[in-house]
Amino acid sequence: MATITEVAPASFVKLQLRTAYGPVYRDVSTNPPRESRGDEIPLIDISAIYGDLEARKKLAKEIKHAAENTGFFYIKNHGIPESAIEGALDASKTFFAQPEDKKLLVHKSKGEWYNGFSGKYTAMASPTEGLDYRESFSWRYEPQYDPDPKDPNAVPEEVKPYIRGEQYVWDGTQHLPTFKQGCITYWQECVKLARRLVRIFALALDLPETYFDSLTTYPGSDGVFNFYPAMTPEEASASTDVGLGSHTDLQCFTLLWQDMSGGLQVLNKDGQWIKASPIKDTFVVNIGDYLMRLTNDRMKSTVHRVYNRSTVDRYSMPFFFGFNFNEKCGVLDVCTDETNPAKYEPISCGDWCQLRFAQTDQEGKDSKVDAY
Ligand SMILES: O=C(O)CCC(=O)C(=O)O
Ligand SMILES: [Fe+2]
Repeated sequence: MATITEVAPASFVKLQLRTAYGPVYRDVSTNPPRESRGDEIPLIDISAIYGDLEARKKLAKEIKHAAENTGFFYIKNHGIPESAIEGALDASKTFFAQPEDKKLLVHKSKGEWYNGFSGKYTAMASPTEGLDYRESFSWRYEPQYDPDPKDPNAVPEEVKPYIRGEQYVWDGTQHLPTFKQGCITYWQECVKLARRLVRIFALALDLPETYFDSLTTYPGSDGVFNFYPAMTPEEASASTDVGLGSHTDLQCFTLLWQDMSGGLQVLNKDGQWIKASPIKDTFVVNIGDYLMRLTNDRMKSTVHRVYNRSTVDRYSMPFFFGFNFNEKCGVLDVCTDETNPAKYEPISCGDWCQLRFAQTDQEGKDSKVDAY
């Protein structure tokens, strides 16, 4: 009897992705990336977030639609002051312009929780795409900087082991006089906006607006600066690099500021890369794995990557937002019924992230580079 072997159609290639449970594969079209359409990555005016309840409910409908469709959308009138963005961008440019030995003062190997500097060609988000060309600097939640003031000495016992911020990132950047302030001011604005947005997500799920409030008192809130250095024209045409390989984000949602150089691409349902090209004065928002899990896959955490072989420097500043890392949450009741039972066990956002990091760390050790 003949054996039937499943093969992908000729115009598709297999892409390997890392997940908390090990590698998964997607068929990806070899067609060149195309511009996205407004029905795929909509531009949503979120000024209603600062308006009355009726306006917020209307906004929630728009966001729900985008979250359940591609899981990516742009936001405008977001309320993050231009000065906070400029301050962070200045901090980022100043940091990455330093000689390597200064950046190594805050290398991520100095900490426990993946804070600090990571150099180019030291990580590989997707094993199919090779080493990542980006450099990055990360910092995480510390109660003393929470814009909703917190007494650092009164952090609940169960939360303490899940605080991920580490002091060495500030100690090792003290010689840059406005660096820390640039990071923290931007981060605080992101935390404030994310706490408002999480209420819109509650409304989008037909829950009381404040439903998630108690889960975001010490939230997962990772600030990151990404830097994709310019290549010479020769390097750019010879390059086989990916800026940042294909991946999904881990927490509830990401607020991404990107400069105007371009390179962000999103994998749509048909396996086609579509460009999330920069739009001035907007952020890109995308759903992360944890929110997809809580909503029983109703909201979509979508694969994306940065692919730019550019002769100008590219900077981006993602902010990853999730629930308090200690709170164990299961699939929301509103997302299940008799014919659609919960697909996932309860887990905390902190443990969920750790699962992927532990997995990718191991893969990283096996392949002699850090995985993402
Ligand atoms: O640099 C970008 O535009 C995207 C970065 C990203 O996807 C990430 O850091 O997770
Ligand atoms: Fe990402």
